[in-house]
Amino acid sequence: MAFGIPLLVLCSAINVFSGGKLGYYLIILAAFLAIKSQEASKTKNSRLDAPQSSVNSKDVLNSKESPIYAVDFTSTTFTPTESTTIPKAVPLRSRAKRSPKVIKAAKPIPNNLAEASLTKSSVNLLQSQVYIFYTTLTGSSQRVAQALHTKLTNLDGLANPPKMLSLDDDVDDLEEFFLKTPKNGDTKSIYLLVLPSYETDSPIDYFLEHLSETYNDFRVDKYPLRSLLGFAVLGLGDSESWNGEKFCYQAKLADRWLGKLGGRRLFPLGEVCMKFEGEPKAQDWIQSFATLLADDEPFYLDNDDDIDDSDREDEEVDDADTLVDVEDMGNIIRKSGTTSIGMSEAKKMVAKDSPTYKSLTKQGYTIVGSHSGVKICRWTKSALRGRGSCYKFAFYGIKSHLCMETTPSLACSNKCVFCWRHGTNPVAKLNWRWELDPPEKVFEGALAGHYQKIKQMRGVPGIQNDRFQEAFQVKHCALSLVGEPIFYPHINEFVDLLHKQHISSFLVCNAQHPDNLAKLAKVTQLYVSIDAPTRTDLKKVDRPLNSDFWERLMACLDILRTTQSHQRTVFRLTLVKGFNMNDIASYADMVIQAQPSQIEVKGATFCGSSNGNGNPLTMQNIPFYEECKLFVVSLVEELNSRGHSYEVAAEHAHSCCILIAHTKFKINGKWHTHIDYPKFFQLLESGEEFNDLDYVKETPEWAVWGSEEAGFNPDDTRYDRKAEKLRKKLEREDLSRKIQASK
Ligand SMILES: Cc1cc2nc3c(=O)[nH]c(=O)nc-3n(C[C@H](O)[C@H](O)[C@H](O)COP(=O)(O)O)c2cc1C
Ligand code: SF4
Repeated sequence: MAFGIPLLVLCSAINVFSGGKLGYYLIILAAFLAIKSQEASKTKNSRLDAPQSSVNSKDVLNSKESPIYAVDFTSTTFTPTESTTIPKAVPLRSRAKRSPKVIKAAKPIPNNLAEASLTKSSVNLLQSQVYIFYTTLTGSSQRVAQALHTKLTNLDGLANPPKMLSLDDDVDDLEEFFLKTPKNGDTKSIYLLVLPSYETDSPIDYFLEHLSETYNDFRVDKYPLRSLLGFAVLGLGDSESWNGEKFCYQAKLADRWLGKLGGRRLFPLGEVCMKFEGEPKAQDWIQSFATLLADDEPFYLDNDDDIDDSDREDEEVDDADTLVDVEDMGNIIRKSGTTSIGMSEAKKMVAKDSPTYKSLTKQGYTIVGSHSGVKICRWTKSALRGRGSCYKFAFYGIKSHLCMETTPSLACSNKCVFCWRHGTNPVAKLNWRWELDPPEKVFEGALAGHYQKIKQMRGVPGIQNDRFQEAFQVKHCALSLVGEPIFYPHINEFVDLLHKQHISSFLVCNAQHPDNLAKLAKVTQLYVSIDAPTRTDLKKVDRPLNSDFWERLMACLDILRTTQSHQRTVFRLTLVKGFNMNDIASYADMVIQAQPSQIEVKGATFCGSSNGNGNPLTMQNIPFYEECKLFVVSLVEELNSRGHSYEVAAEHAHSCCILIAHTKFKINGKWHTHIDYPKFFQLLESGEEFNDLDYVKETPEWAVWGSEEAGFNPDDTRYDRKAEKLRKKLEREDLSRKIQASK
């Protein structure tokens, strides 16, 4: 066995000189032998070091003077001492052969301890930096986290004020805390987590998924949390409705994952039923934890309760057989006698009884199946009353009362600052992890939901009967509501169902899923949201979940220029003052990289206050139309100066929206940004290849940039809400005066 390392050196030499695969394979073999040899000698040494008559834990605990072992509590290695016996590893069988697992880190805690022992911390917990993380849907975890924060802030002797962070809004990248750990000089960190449990899909699923992914990712350190001083979890739940294993099950999972990732449990998991015990019980846990922080009692370590046996088997069985993945977690947890709710159970993305469902339906969304949504936008209502369509009518000829706005995936991989759904929106980085509805169900459900909402409009004053009748034959579908449509695994089949009914498809994606984008079939218009021109700004605006978000965006731009160049492609820019309006040159770089057919520039709209929904925007961040105009003119100048032919083509001042188009859409001096929809379906059904110029139509004069109407269709009636309100107020006052006079 001892020849592993010399053989490694020899093989490296063979590889360098031969340049062939032989040396490569030999290196792997030699490395394997070298590791085995080291492990064998380590085990042998520890057996030799262990004293012949070892004291068992009962003796230790029963004896008057506890033999307390001075163990550096922050050390990442452990040398067995007199109380230690080495257990025989019991190999676990995993379900299937897996790819080899690479372990980079030393084991952080004494996994080879069979019996309990006492260890003395050589670190003062009061010198640490405490982080209190929480996530909440209905506010109780935030309240409890706040109480914990207040308690620790007022704790005598705590060297650093504790920091309280929402996992949803304050932690943009979970890796910053749960793969790396904060660097505060010599100060070590303590993580406290206040977590509710939700049987339905919630952001906690995403957090737990991150922990399990980190643990199972062979490319990264397996025990990243060993650099913490420790952690503790306080779970909130409802033991009446979710009793037994389900009670606080996600806090239990978090507690276990943090331990598996190398964290040291400082305090037992708290489980509080908010229905019966409520905040006083949470206060008890907080009080006890605060007492512990100030207490230098030794720590009792009993490794029997650690479920992480997968590490031990590495030493005994074939590497390829040992990787325990998320699906196996459920079994392991079952074996360990705690909760049986594994993470593999596919949940509904938006279950009927979930807060997300309530929040979405309250906002007027109809939830279709378990992951899709449909909503009538205000422009559809406006068009039904003859008061004008949205900017898509001005730019592309879409009549708003014939348009259905829907999404087959309410989840997405960003937490954009201008999205109102923070805290409740389902999120996922890459994989679809929910129950999946078939495309037919989504399609029929979306149409049914849309028509139901249209029908409900029948009594609204001002509805024009002809438009009302027409509205029951949807002609366009905007796949842009919220969430990320290309995340839905059956998006192509869904789009096909639309096209079969001659419903045009306007699909907006967030440029975070290049693989899905590359596979997307023909759509009528393909949008990519460009929310910022640089890596730093994009991180600020979109708060993406993927750490390689910028590379993903760049890959999407390349795909637009290459694989998807047959599509009619559009950049969608949402301008947010103070976030993304400055760097015109970088926007130009992106346009040049992707070469989109057109660029839609829209001023952000204000969607709620900054305090309630995690949305940091205020009215100060909403640009005026004049500022948007200035932006597009500068962008066009920049592109032209670099030899790229784009011009400002159309505008819809009413919704602060402007269209820049490639000059190929200016045919014989006339803009052709509108779409010939019958032609699109004719070409699609012909099976021939076609591109963005093959189904264009002339843009009406009233929509062209600089026209007097500034994009407002002269056939519609302008409706000035403020003027109308004032008129009604004056009418009321007049009536009241008349009544007074007649008395
Ligand atoms: C839809 C829904 C599902 C829930 N599922 C569970 C569950 O599986 N286990 C549990 O112990 N509590 C469950 N609860 C109770 C919540 O965890 C509990 O009310 C908690 O205090 C909510 O915390 P928050 O206000 O911070 O969101 C559920 C509550 C709701 C509304
Ligand atoms: S991409 Fe859309 S749905 Fe997703 S967070 Fe951003 S704005 Fe919201």
